[in-house]
Amino acid sequence: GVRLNGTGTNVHTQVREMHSAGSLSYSRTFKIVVVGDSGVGKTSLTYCFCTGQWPSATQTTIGVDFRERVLDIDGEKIKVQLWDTAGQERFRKSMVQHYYRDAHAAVFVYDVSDVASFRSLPVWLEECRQNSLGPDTPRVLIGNKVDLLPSVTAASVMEQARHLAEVHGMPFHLCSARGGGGERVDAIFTALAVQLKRQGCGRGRRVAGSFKLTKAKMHLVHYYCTGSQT
Ligand SMILES: Nc1nc2c(ncn2[C@@H]2O[C@H](COP(=O)(O)OP(=O)(O)OP(=O)(O)O)[C@@H](O)[C@H]2O)c(=O)[nH]1
Repeated sequence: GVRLNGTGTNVHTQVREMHSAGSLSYSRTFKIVVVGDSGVGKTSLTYCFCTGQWPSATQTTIGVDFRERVLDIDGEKIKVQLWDTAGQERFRKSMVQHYYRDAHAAVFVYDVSDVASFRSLPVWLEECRQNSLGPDTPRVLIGNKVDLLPSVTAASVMEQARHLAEVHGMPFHLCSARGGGGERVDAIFTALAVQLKRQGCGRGRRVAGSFKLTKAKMHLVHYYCTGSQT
């Protein structure tokens, strides 16, 4: 097990990895949406957290994709479901409400080497707010691709990112979904799950996880979003 010192308090939470997640029962599901511009690394980060590996190659997300992992937090099995949403407008369209429905938390991602992806954050924050994921919802800001540092631009943007996170009352983390950054990525999402558990999220109402993306459904989603068959 991993001893995780949650949010800087002295509460020690026991987090254990559950193997063969598919056959295990779990008591609740946390739905976390991951948003940000196209190419910032949302797919890479969610893949990294859920599989413990780096994706060798990623493709632009069409519509929505989700990955999950079961964690044992203080003896309770919890399914952490990461909804990786398309950063490109043309692949989002009418899917938007589905991403956000019944979500417990939002993770905002920008690319530290791409100022434009940072400048887009207010738009993502606003989209979340309009879909009921406002200041009361646990939110996290991630500056991804720190392996591309150092760069002067990145440093000044980092200050602004810290400020933005503070204004919106969310933790700010730097990480990389490329080689060697796995523990950090793991810790960021695990800490968020621990926070959600502490807040008693996911009790009662079931997450609309019936929105299972089977392969057939993915084709349908692709068709809805692009108008073309895969
Ligand atoms: N150097 C570096 N490259 C990264 C990192 N994370 C992702 N990438 C690369 O950035 C590109 C885009 O990554 P994705 O994970 O597909 O980005 P995305 O945010 O899911 O993009 P959309 O699906 O279009 O919204 C890929 O070539 C990744 O290999 C990182 O931490 N460092």
